[in-house]
Amino acid sequence: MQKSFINIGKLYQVRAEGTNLLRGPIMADVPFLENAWMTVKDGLIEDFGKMEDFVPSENEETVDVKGCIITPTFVDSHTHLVFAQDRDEEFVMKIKGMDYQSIAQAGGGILNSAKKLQETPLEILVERASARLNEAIKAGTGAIEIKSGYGLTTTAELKMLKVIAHLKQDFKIPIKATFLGAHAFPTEDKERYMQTIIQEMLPEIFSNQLADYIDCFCEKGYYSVDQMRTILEAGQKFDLKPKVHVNQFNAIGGIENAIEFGALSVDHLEVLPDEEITLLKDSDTLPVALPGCSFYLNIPFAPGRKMIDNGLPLVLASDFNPGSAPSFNMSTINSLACIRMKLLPQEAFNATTFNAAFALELENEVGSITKGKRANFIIGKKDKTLNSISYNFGVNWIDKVYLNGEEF
Ligand SMILES: N=CN[C@@H](CCC(=O)O)C(=O)O
Ligand SMILES: [Zn+2]
Repeated sequence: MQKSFINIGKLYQVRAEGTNLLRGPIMADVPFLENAWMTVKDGLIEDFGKMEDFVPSENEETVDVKGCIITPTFVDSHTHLVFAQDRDEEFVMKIKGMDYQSIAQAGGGILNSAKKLQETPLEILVERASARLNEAIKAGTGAIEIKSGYGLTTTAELKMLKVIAHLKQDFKIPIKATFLGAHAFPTEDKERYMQTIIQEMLPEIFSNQLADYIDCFCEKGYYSVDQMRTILEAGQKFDLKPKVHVNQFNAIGGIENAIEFGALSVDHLEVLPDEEITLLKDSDTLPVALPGCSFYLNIPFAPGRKMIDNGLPLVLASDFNPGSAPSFNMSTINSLACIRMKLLPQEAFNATTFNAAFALELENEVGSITKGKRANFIIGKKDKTLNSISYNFGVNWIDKVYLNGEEF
């Protein structure tokens, strides 16, 4: 079934098939067609052009968008969307002056989420995660990565990955699953837990094809560089490419080592020395910044402006999780990147759509208005522009979300 969207005020992020990742200054450009049409067929973008050249096909449905903008949906390449419960009590502790590390030491943090998740049945987790994903899609997300890491036992980590497998079946957007057993140590006996990851979790995950990537929280008080290397080496044996948490609070060498392991991305980067910017520039590993986490924890923002000025292909994601970034709203991520990292709205938009698709190896499927890509797009409310996405922080600019050519 063919459908044409006509009278599109501006059709944003129009790119030719095979366009490369955007690095440095070209991130400031979001190509668009003014007064445009777009045709979708069998869930894919079939064609587009200027209204003056529009020729309706027989029997096709037309949707008049009356001058509103159309953009591709966002790609959220880093989330922890599966969890048992919010941690809003920690929000209050934080307001009263406690920081992330002291909240964790007081029984909050990742271990708190793990305890709750271990006690929660799979069906309930599916129900809660589905409700969140539903809202995230309504807020414009059309492809997503979801991590495990709140299980921290073999049973609970597998349960989390099975929840993600259910979401993959139930939702019509691309979803990538990342195994994050190495998120925290659930016991004093660190060596024993590492062996559980390597000898129990990974073989089981591999034989049931439950993960696309492997992750590790490389940070003082969590996983050392050596421990991360051991985990990534084990992941390699099961064909799991790394996407890792590094440089959130300290630069301890995670980036260099992740690059050596061919990591697809290094995520967080709030603390990023110049030498590590150079290392990233000379690598194929993508830098992913998470401004929602910086805002919520009141910690430094990753130097996004500097990364782009140094020619890096910046990606931005939500880091949606109950402890350090309780928002999946990718428009808010655009606002924070502009206001706090000094990105232009076009740069933030490219970092949450076109470049973000590469951070999930989905660049042939989503992230732009390109013939043959999925027809996952957003129709803006009247008079909204690309700038509105970042400028109107906290305001919903979205009228409708379409997935595979159908209204969501
Ligand atoms: N930094 C590590 N992991 C998460 C936070 C997890 C939590 O606090 O529950 C993050 O990416 O920010
Ligand atoms: Zn994270």
